[in-house]
Amino acid sequence: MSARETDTLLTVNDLKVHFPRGKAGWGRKAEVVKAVDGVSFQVRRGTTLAVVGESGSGKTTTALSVMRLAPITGGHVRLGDTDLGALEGEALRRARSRMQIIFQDPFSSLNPRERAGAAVRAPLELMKIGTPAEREARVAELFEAVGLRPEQQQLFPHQFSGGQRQRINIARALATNPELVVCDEPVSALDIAIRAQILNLLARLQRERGLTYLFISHDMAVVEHLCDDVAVMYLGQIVERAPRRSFFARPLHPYSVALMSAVPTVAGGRRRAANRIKLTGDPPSPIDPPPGCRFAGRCPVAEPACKAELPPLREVAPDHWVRCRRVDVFEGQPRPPLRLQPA
Ligand SMILES: Nc1ncnc2c1ncn2[C@@H]1O[C@H](COP(=O)(O)OP(=O)(O)OP(=O)(O)O)[C@@H](O)[C@H]1O
Repeated sequence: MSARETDTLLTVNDLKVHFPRGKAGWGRKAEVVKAVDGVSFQVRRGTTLAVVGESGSGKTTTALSVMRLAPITGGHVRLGDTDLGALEGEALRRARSRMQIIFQDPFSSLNPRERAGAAVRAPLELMKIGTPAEREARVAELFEAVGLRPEQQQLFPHQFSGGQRQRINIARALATNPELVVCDEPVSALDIAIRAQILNLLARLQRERGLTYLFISHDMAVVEHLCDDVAVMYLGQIVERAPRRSFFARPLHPYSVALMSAVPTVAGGRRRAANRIKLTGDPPSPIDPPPGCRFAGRCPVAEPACKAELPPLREVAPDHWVRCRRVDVFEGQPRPPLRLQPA
């Protein structure tokens, strides 16, 4: 096993989350929404894996099923050596204290009638961690760690700004000293000016506490700022997975290139766009996904075979995986399809 593998905290293997929709009738099968359809990845301890993709690609469902908040209908999710899908009752409760989630909307995730200090203390009470005095000390330490003042423990959520409310959520998520923190679009509801502060806070807390993040986002600029590795999802599947540097230097899947071409980059003192691909049309339905590559219907370089057969996720460079039959490897270097190369 390589050092990368031995240091893995979260392992997701062929995860499927299928939701039944409607009822079966005469000659008609019940419909199934394949929100997540065979997703595999690993997250190393102390690092951040960003999961990116358009709305509806299955990012949040992946995050929720890792937390056991959405049903795991196939495959495995392991935290360290613990198979989360197999746990129930007290064992699941204990495993849950090892992972926490921070949601997008910092207001609706707080109880408007609960003071900030009590909100941060609540997970400790729920998990029966520490004496009352130890809980007080822990809440005080967490308030300081996220940049809130001690007296702000007495305030209610509406007395805070959006950024401060997300700080409360972060403090609450860290209360049980989790190993894994799932961040589901944690800054997208915040003012642009506040986003960098919260991202910097998350980065500092990760360094100081050795946290592991599964970071869900549709914003490539945020992802580039924070992550170590990237996984790109399209219609319930991962189409590309790579270390950040390798991905941002050269995204290979046509869908990744399209996502990146929406992000302006600064090069040579001038703003310029990456290779341009304009996405047109909508993704197919997750109820009856097409048999071949799920992106083929929108892909500018698709050929007939792309629509017939689902390509496997292939390793085309160290730790750089891509699910596209049009990407080839020439003299050891992965090459995107010709039309996607920069002019
Ligand atoms: N409980 C559910 N029942 C049925 N379908 C669901 C359920 N939850 C999610 N879906 C469907 O699964 C697909 C993936 O949704 P998901 O919210 O995971 O995507 P996402 O990439 O996180 O999008 P967004 O960024 O908009 O949250 C969508 O088609 C969605 O409608």
